[in-house]
Order: sequence, then structure tokens, then C-alpha cells
Amino acid sequence: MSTGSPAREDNSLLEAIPDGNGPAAFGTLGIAPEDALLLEHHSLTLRDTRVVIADRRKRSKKRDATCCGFKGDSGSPTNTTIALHNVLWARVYIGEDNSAIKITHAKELGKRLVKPETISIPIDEADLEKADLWVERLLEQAYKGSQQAKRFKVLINPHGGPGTAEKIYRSEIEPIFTAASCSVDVEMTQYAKHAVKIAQELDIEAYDAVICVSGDGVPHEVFNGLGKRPDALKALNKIAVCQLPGGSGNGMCWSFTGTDAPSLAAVALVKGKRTHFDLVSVTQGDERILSFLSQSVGMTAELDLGTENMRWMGNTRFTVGFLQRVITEKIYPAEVHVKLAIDNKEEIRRNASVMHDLPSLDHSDEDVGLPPLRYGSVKDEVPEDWVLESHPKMGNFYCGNMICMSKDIHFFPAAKPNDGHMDLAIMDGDVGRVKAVGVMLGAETGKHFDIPELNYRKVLAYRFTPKNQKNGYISIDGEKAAFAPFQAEIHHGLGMSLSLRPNVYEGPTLA
Ligand SMILES: Nc1ncnc2c1ncn2[C@@H]1O[C@H](COP(=O)(O)OP(=O)(O)OP(=O)(O)O)[C@@H](O)[C@H]1O
Repeated sequence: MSTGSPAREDNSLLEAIPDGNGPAAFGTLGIAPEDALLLEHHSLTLRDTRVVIADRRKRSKKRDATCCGFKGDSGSPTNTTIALHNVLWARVYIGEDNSAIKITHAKELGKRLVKPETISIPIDEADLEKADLWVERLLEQAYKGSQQAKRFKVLINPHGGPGTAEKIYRSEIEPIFTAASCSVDVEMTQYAKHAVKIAQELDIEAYDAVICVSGDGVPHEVFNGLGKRPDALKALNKIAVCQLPGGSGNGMCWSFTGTDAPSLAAVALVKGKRTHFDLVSVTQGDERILSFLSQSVGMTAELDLGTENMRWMGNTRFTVGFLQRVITEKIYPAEVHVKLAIDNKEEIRRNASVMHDLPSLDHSDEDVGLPPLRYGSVKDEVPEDWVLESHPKMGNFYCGNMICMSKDIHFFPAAKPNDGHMDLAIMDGDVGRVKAVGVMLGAETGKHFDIPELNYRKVLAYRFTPKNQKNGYISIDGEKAAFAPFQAEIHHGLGMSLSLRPNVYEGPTLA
């Protein structure tokens, strides 16, 4: 993910403004009057994706290098440029002896680390009113299309991944939330499925988003908790469910923010725009489970669930687990009934940049539970127009809703947050080790999509029935399900999250 450039020096604007400049100078540069603020010693301008702070004083021979957070060298005053994406907050400070505009931004300290830093620009009393207006304008532009000062319910799984979620939160995430004036209510999950209860009982008017500092297991629980409420439809629409990296998979965080660097992902959520995304109902026995990420059987499910003993490795456990399994070329025979949407790769590629209209879901104030199942449950007859497929040599059954499943695994490059389709990828187990490794490596860039042995389709629903096996792994969002037939169907735009761009996941795409 690009966070835009951090604060940096930029002489271009300063060069362009004549000495003794006035508002007219900005006009000649194509800067709207409301985007510019001329102070006695500084000019502040909003330009496309950045804010430029220039020292207007005549070039002095020597200036304090740290004055107001600006660098200066003798004889050449410099500008400071901050990407609007990195502007976390701004305000007018009024002190007894001095007043200032304070701009807090995410300052880049390394490729994977930003920390809040505040720049102060002194202002005279006479400029207070116009400074207020400009600060308001800056915040509007820095949060374009996104809500300012979001209210977060933060859930931390102390056992997620290598067990460092709380430490990561306190050191890298919380400072960003605080600097961005977000209100946070932090709760540690105390036991497995605790997040289901928390979401079920959540005061949905008190928060804008639930932020899970965890793996993908906690957001799975939050969606299911919201889905159990009598007002499920409204709750799923009102509360954006998001993930920040505190586990080993972090597929949701990667898909929506394009990174698993905690502070960068935190900035992405602070700036995130509300985005509807598709959820899936999975029925198995008498149960109905909401799935937001994936369902898998075979190789992928074994990686998710059969590598628990390697949890200490963090994300590496998936690669090691894959290499161990690919050698055996194991098969998992199954029957799959499919309700197809798009059944060939060419059309999927052509369709990749098409925007899909959201259906009008009823989010009224009345208590409305989950939408009814369009195709019935796994216990009903399979609808007549579903295609029956026999897969006696299935090696991997993988159905996904998001582009990225974990670091460098962009398994579903055709996935969109709300296209109303699931992406179904099936591959036989006897395609050979070279092909299997090719798919794994290709998933880093999405190139595996074109490997002919990978059967990749868009579907609306399916039923999976294992054949000739007593035991095995079925993974739903990385959580273990019973090894028994299950059925899945998509709900277009039922869920809500925060994303950097509308209806696009971050990562390599087909378009
Ligand atoms: N305090 C707790 N004690 C025990 N289990 C917990 C606790 N809090 C949450 N859990 C459980 O931990 C499981 C895994 O959580 P999570 O997904 O956050 O981490 P992870 O396993 O590292 O990530 P991933 O699922 O992406 O591999 C969830 O099923 C959740 O119910």
C-alpha cells in the first residue's frame, strides 16, 4: 500500500510565489482561495493530495534548523509537504502567549512504521478566524469520503498468532488512533467465542467500527455475533468490522489495507471509507454460519487447521505446511453442486473492472434478522439448475470472498468487495508437484489465475459433499467445521468494513 509521501521538503511552491506575495499569487498557481492560508511568516496550501507549508520570510542567512518542525539551511528556506493521507488531525491552539495551527501527521520512520508527529505553525490573533476555516478545510480534504474521529470498539485477542497482539496495539496502533482523535474502547477477548457474545450485546449506536486486533478468527466471531441479533440486518450495516494484524493469517487486513504493518494499517482504517461487502451463509447440519473470508477443503484447509503445532512460526507455518503436503500429492474426493455466475476465465477478466450496483437491503429501524436463504439449506433438495460435478481427485477446494488470504497469498485476484459473487477455485491433487508449487508461487502476484489446471469460477452458491473419507478438515474463515456436507450462498453487500478505495481490494488485480 502506498501511504503517500510523508513530510518532506519541497521548494517548488516557494519558488513560484513572488516575494511580498498576496492571495493573488495563489490564484496564478491555480490554488482556490479556500485552499490557501497566508500568515505573516508562513503560507499553507492544499494541493491535490498534499498540504504544503512554506516559510514566507525573506531568505535569512541563518535560521533555527528545528523551528516549527521545519528544516532550514542558510540562505534557502524550505517547504514541508505532507501527504493528505498521512494527516491525522489538525486544530487551532490558543495559548496565553502564543497561538498556533497544529497539524498531526503519520511520520514515516521506516518502511513498515509510522508514528504521529505534530507540526506547529505560529499564528497571530488577527488570523484566528481564517485559521479555523482553513483547518476545517484541511480536515475535510484529509478525510474526503471518510468519517472523522471514528468511534472504535477494539477487541484484542491475546492469543492471536504468536501472542503479541496487545503489545502491537499499544506500541503501534493506539498512538495512531489517539492522534487521529478516534475514541477507543478496548476489550481483551477472554476465551474462544467471546467476540460472538460481545458483538451480540454491542451497543451499535455507540460505535462506528469494531476493530479486531487478531487473526481472522475474531472478525469471523464478530460477524456471527452481529448475525445472531434480532436486528442483524441493521447491525451488520451499521458497524464496520475491520481487522488489524494480531494473528498469523490477517487476510482481511491485507485485503482492505494492503499491508500487515500495524501502524500503516491503522492509518488506513482511520482514513477508511465505509464499504459494503459480501458475506456468505454456510449451512451445515442445523447450523447457519456467516463466512466473510473463505471456505476450504483439502490442501488449504489442512494448512489452516493442520499446522496448529507450528503456530510459533507465525505466517511461515503456511509455507512450511504447504511444502510438507505437496510432496504427498494427497487427494480428497468430493461432489460439488454449483450455482454458476461466470464460468470462464476470459469473462471473469473482462468483468473485473465492472462496478456492480448494490441491491437495496432493508436497513430500517425495525428489527430484521439475517436475510432468508435463497436456495434453502444443506438439508434441502439441491435446486434443479445447479450443476453437479464429480471430483474424484480433488486436491484443493478453495472458495473466497477477499483477494488476499494471508501475506503474499492473493489467491482470489478477481474478488471484489461487493460484486455479489464468490470466487471458487478447484484443483486436482494429481496435477504434479511443479504445477502445485506454481500455483502457490503465482498466488503472490495473482498470476496463478491463468494456470489451466486451476478451475476458477464466479458462483452464487454451491454444496460440497465429501466422498469416501471419514475424517478431514473443513475450514470456514480458518475455523474448523465438522467434516460433513455443507452449502454456501452469497449475500450481496450484507457486511460493512472500511476500505481505502470504493469496491476495490488492495493487491494485484486482473484488470
Ligand atoms: N482469550 C482467549 N483464549 C483462548 N482463545 C481465544 C481467546 N480469544 C480469542 N480466542 C480464540 O482464538 C482463535 C484464533 O484467533 P485469531 O484468528 O485471532 O488468531 P490466529 O489463530 O493467530 O489467526 P488466524 O486464524 O488468522 O490464523 C479464535 O477462534 C478465538 O475464538
